Amino acid sequence: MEHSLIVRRGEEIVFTSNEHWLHPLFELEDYLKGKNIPPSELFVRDKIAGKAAACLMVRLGVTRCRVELLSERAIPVFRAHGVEFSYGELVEHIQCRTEDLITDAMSIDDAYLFLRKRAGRVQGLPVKIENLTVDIGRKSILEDLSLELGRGEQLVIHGANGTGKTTLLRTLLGFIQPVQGTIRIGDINVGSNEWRQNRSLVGYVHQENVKNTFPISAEEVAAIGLSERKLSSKEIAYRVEVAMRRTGCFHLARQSYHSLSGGEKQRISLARCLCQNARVLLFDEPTSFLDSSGKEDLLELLNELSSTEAPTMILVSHETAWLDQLNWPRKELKGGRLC
Ligand SMILES: Nc1ncnc2c1ncn2[C@@H]1O[C@H](COP(=O)(O)OP(=O)(O)OP(=O)(O)O)[C@@H](O)[C@H]1O
Repeated sequence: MEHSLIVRRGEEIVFTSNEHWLHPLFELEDYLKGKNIPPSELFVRDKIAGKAAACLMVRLGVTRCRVELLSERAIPVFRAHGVEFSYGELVEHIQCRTEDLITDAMSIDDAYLFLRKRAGRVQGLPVKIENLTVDIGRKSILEDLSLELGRGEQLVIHGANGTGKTTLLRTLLGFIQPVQGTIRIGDINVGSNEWRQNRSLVGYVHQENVKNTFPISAEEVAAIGLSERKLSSKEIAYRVEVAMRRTGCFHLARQSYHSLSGGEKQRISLARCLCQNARVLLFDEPTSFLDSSGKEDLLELLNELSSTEAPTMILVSHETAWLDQLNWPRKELKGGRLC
């Protein structure tokens, strides 16, 4: 078999790939997008497949396949989802760490999202903070703080008032210069020249307390992150509308931004981050002005974002009951460090 993946529809070869690991299956997913081909009409020949590849094939809707080197761990996945399969050689385990990381507790959708993150096929960028120390005036706020988040991971940071949560977010945005330590977003060092040219990679949904009377409409605020890009006015209008509809504030588009309530401004702030396609999203008390239905909408949107574009997200909040529903991993900021 000369290709790593060959896909037939009847007698016709419709797709081939020479990539390795799970990439051929992700390429197949891209190929099928926008094409009107029912995956059940496809016959997939894969060189090597383990549990991870089996989960991906199921997610793609593949119903028939042949695998030259098949891991025994793939078989229960195929059987549970009615995939007809044959193989050349069966082995107990293939040399792929990913296979060990797909647990039985994961649904196919969970496994799919996990594999997309591992393959770098999500919007989120990794965030790496090393030995960060930040002083404000003479006061030490963050001390030797380190944190690592993978692509598309989420984290809630909580802690008592004044422990430095906002300071940490503002340092991540490059607004505060640390005394010591580094922050990397993807391959870029925060504070570098390259960073200055790519600021829109990070979106900030902040506590809305700006008292400003500069005349500006809600839709103009939502479009702020697009100003440095060479986009047509049609493209800008489209992106703004999609983002404002997603955050439930499109009906406010033409209103003066400063006439809006705190909760409405928070929705617009989030729309601004979605418009700019931020790959890391920072939320500072995003529910502080939202009523109960606003909080529910935000929860739904964050869950949707986690399972679709999957930006990397860090959220600061005190809202315990709401955070319980959000169910993201948590760390406490205490004594200048995360624990
Ligand atoms: N511009 C500033 N000038 C002086 N002190 C500041 C400034 N900004 C923040 N601080 C101080 O730094 C400390 C950390 O503030 P920060 O706003 O980061 O805390 P926080 O954990 O976000 O608090 P909260 O939960 O109340 O929002 C506080 O003691 C605060 O008073």
